[in-house]
Amino acid sequence: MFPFVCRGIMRAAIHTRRIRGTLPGRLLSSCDGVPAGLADADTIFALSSGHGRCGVAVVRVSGPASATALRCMAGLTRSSLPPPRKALLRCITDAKGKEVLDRGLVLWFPAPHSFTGEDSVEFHIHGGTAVITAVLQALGSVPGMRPAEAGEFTRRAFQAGKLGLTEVEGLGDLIHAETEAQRRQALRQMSGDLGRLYQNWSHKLKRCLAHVEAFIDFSEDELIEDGVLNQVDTSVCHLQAEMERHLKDERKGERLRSGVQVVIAGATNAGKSSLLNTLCQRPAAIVSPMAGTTRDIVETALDIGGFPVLLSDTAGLRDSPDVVEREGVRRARERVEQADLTLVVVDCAHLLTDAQQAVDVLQTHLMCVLSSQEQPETDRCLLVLNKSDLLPECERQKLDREMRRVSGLPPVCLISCHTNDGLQDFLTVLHSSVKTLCGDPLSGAPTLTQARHRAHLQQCVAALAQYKRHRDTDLALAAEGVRLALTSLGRITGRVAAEEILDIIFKDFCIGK
Ligand SMILES: Nc1nc2c(ncn2[C@@H]2O[C@H](COP(=O)(O)OP(=O)(O)OP(=O)(O)O)[C@@H](O)[C@H]2O)c(=O)[nH]1
Ligand SMILES: [K+]
Ligand SMILES: [Mg+2]
Repeated sequence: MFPFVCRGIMRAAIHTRRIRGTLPGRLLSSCDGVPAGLADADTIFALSSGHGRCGVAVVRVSGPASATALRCMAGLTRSSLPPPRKALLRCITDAKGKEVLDRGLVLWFPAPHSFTGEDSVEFHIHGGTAVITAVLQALGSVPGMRPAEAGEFTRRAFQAGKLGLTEVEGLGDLIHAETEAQRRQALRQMSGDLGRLYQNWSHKLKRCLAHVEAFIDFSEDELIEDGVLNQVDTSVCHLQAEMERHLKDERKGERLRSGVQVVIAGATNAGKSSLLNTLCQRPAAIVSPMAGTTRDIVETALDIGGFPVLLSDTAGLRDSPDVVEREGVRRARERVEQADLTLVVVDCAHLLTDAQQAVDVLQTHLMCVLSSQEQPETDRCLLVLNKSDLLPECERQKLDREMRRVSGLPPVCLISCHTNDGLQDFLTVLHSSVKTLCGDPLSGAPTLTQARHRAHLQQCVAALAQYKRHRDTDLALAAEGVRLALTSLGRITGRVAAEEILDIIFKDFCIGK
């Protein structure tokens, strides 16, 4: 319920203000509007399927000349346009209808029921280079047609209001998704979950703003109920708390989107490069008995149970007179500093003492590696005891037993990169750590997935603090805080169009999308 004295007065108030062009005008221009930019008069076309030879290629057309192109190239008269969204097998010709280029499917999507909201056509043709080139050339010869730029189809869909900006980003992420969990997160964002969350906050903020504005204008005439501002206070407090909770996500969504940074570190010759090679199942890094073999960072991308991991092998940590090796060690420490998860590799031959001494040795290794971090995070690392094959069986079992019992250490895994002994258990532990770092993309509230979202949301929270700061001293400034908060939210969903943001987002798409 809008807590005004009389609904009639409220309507009158909004009406007079509309004429004065203040409240609703401001709201509409900054937060409510359809995304800026009108549909382009050009008709665009592009190969939308992947490049290179393939079974079927899809060429997409969007814009006012789509029907003309379809008629010319599929031998159709005006009355015989195919039924909407139904595939029709046709001979596909050049634009003059003289030479047959291929035989394939054509689909007609009349506006507004298409991806872009414009008249659109798809040609499903054979995926040979010559066929594709000929069809694209024929389309280029139809008046009013030009090749699409990267992301232009999606940009048109956005401009037609078919997708919000977070959905557009979700679509981009879906195209780039390499693992199962990334696909799930992207699909959820594309379906609008995240956008709806922000829209919902926007609606609540708009109500707050309307109330504050009305209070500023009409409270002196005693047309507004007492308590209107108190309600705004409560809403702002709730929203701020909700946003802060949403921001306190330990970057899980962003991490899942870009990959978990897992760094292998430890003393020289512990078998770090061997571990990298074992995990990626190819000789990516040089392995040798010479201490100080690795200097450069060796990176490889892995799919660990559906989660994306960027695994880095680093130089063994030791003091060295060699300048090149010292640079390698510096880089290794830098990587550990940035790591989401560190695998501290230790040669288990160093642990052949009693259990307490083994724990002490492990603590030393751990501290040596994690000293690179500003605040050493033992919960962000795993201890990997390598070369278990070199231990006599009874020693191996004893060490394994002892390590399962010790407390105060990160999870310990005993493995052999030579025999792969213990590898499955290690992978299970690694998977569980990576999963914790990324969270479950489908459960709970949707998570933000980009630094861009975070930055705008932080601005939004700061703007709400401005409301609180000025609430009792200067209501106009307080209202400005709510308005700024709305603008920041609008930047995330694309309701407030900032061309430079749009350019960056759409350039991430490929041509044809
Ligand atoms: N027996 C045995 N030897 C191993 C195992 N893993 C690695 N090695 C050997 O240990 C030596 C060092 O291995 P690397 O993988 O090069 O060790 P690293 O930690 O990358 O060494 P640096 O790059 O020099 O710091 C090589 O001779 C490997 O063959 C293992 O599980 N068992
Ligand atoms: K080595
Ligand atoms: Mg190495």
